[in-house]
Amino acid sequence: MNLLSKDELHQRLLSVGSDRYHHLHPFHLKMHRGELTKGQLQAWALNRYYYQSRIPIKDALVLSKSDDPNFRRAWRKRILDHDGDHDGYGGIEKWLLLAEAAGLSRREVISCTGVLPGVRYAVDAYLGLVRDNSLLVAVASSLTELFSRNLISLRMDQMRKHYPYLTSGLAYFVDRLTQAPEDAAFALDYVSTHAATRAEQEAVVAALEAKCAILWAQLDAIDYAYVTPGNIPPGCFVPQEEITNALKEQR
Ligand SMILES: O=C(O)c1cc(C(=O)O)c2c(n1)C(=O)C(=O)c1cc(C(=O)O)[nH]c1-2
Repeated sequence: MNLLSKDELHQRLLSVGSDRYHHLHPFHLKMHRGELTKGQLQAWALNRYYYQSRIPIKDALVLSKSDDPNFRRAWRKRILDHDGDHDGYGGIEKWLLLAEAAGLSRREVISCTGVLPGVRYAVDAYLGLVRDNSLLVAVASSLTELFSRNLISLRMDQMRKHYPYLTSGLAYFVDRLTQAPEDAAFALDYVSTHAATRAEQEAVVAALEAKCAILWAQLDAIDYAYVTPGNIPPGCFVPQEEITNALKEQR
C-alpha cells in the first residue's frame, strides 16, 4: 500500500465525517426539526454533561503521552477551554448554564448519577481509546471536531427557533464555534505530519471512525431511553413530564 498524500488523507478523513458523524443521527435530526420535548432535551443535556466532564480528563491523558513541550503547550489550551482558569469559568460551567436553561438543577447534573449506562460506556470507551493507544491515534480521535462547527452552528439556530427557553444557555456553543476549528486544524496538521507510514495513516482513519461510533452510541442510548416510552433504565434520569404523565395514567 502506498503512502497517501496529505490531500488524499484529508479526503479520507472528510468522507468518514460525511458518512458517520453524529450530525446524521436520528436524535439530532429530531432536535433540529423541533420535535423534542423539554424532558428529552433535559435528558440530552444531562447525559452530554458526562461527555463534557470527561473531555479534560481525556486531554490530560493525551498530554501525558507527549514528551514534546511544544505539543504540550499547544494541547493544554483544551483543558483550560473546559475547566477555565478558576472555578465558575470555562466550558464545563457554560454547559451547566445550558442545563439550567433546560430546567435542570446543577447539582443533579454534576452528580452524574442519572447518566444512562450506554452513555457512560461510550464516553469511557473514548478515555480507553486514548489511554491505550499511541499519541498519533489519541490525536486522531479528536478529529471529529473537523465537523462539529457546522453542526453546532445549525443546532444553535434551531434551538433559538424551536426551543427559545434554551437561548440564555447557548454561550457554550458560541465558544466552540472558534475553539473547535482551531483545535481541529492543529490535530489535522499533527496527524498529516506524523503519520509516516500507510499503516499509521490507516490507524488515523480508524481512530476517527471509532470516535464517530462513540458519539453515535451516546445518541443511540439517549434516543432509545427517552424517545420510546418505557425504556428508561433503572436509576437513570426521569424527566418531570414523564412523572406527570405516569401520575395521570394512574388516576
Ligand atoms: O456538540 C457536539 O456535537 C460536539 C462534538 C464534538 C466532537 O465532534 O467530538 C465535541 C464537542 N461537541 C465539544 O463540545 C467538545 O468540547 C469536544 C471535544 C472533543 C474532543 O474529541 O476532544 N470533541 C468535542
